[in-house]
Amino acid sequence: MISRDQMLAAPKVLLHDHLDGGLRPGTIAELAADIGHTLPRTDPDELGAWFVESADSGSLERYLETFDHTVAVMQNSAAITRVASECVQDLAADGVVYAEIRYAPEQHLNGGLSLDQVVEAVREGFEQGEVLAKAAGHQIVVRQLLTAMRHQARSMEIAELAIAYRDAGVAGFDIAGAEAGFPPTRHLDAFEYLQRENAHFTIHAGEAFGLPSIWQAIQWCGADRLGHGVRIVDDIAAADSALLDLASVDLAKVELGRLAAYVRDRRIPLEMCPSSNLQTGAADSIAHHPIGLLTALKFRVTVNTDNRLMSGTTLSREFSLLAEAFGYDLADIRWFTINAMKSAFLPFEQRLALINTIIKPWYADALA
Ligand SMILES: O=c1[nH]cnc2c1ncn2[C@@H]1O[C@H](CO)[C@@H](O)[C@H]1O
Ligand SMILES: [Zn+2]
Repeated sequence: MISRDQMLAAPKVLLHDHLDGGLRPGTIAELAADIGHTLPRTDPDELGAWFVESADSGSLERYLETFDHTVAVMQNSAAITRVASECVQDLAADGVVYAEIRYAPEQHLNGGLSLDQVVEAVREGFEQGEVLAKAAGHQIVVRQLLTAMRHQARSMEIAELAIAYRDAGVAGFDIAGAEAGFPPTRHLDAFEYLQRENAHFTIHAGEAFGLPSIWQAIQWCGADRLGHGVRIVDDIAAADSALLDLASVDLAKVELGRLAAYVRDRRIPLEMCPSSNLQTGAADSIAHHPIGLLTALKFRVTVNTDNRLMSGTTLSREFSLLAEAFGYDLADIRWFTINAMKSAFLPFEQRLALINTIIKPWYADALA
């Protein structure tokens, strides 16, 4: 059993977390009051509960509607910088030592900001947050991922923005939003441009839609990682029974289809977000979440929060839920953490430094 304190202290790495899905409820209430935005609840506790309940809808489309309120209060530089700074401080307090935080710059232009100003505001907030976290005794490194909304048509522009800021805090690119009806190939020109620029990107795929979306993301678009990717289990024979009772499955006899085998062979990182998947209906319980089977089969699995506000969660909590459901111990948490650090869009020597100077020494100590 991992104690609560140990889970919190354990160095963790977060690759999939939305900036506009992680605001503090109290901050939303204050920022909304500043600009006269009407919220469904004004008391911060009630507001926090409202987000979790409303996101608990069983459909990705309805889950995404809750972002209207967070995005609405992030339309000026000061608000964006505050949210970004608090995000870093909250993650650092949860023991996260490296994080890639994503958001869609195109959704923050209603107050007259330019795309560049949005990225700059986030950058300032992240830098501020890193300094404040350090003063509170926590070391954390944070990078931005710029997301393009898959139902919109600005992906090329956002990809260019990611390249313009590649040496100024932006580590990569992503597409997000409703998946059904908006295949990643709609944005092929952006992905081809990024590949020509030797840049990194991930794609939300295999969350609300199945294998074709994952296949396109990898084989047409060239994604480095998969956002969620849970539906890869649809290409694994015996997955149904394995999800119901993992312990009774002979893993050596589980058969992978061509796509699942490719994903595992190529060590393509899966950014799994267990609690988020329960809310959107991509999985029906933590115990039946495909992460158990995929981990047992040694896919390159990472554990993430997706939207801490909408799921009322933290990375420590996600790990605790998994530890409870699958019996994971600290050595397993180390495995997930090193998987995530290896899969980060940070230059190789910086990834190695974090693994060798922070992650490995802490776990070696704790497991000794
Ligand atoms: O799990 C998810 N799947 C797809 N899109 C998402 C998810 N979580 C958040 N967003 C979308 O990404 C935008 C930028 O951060 C958010 O505004 C939300 O619309
Ligand atoms: Zn996401």
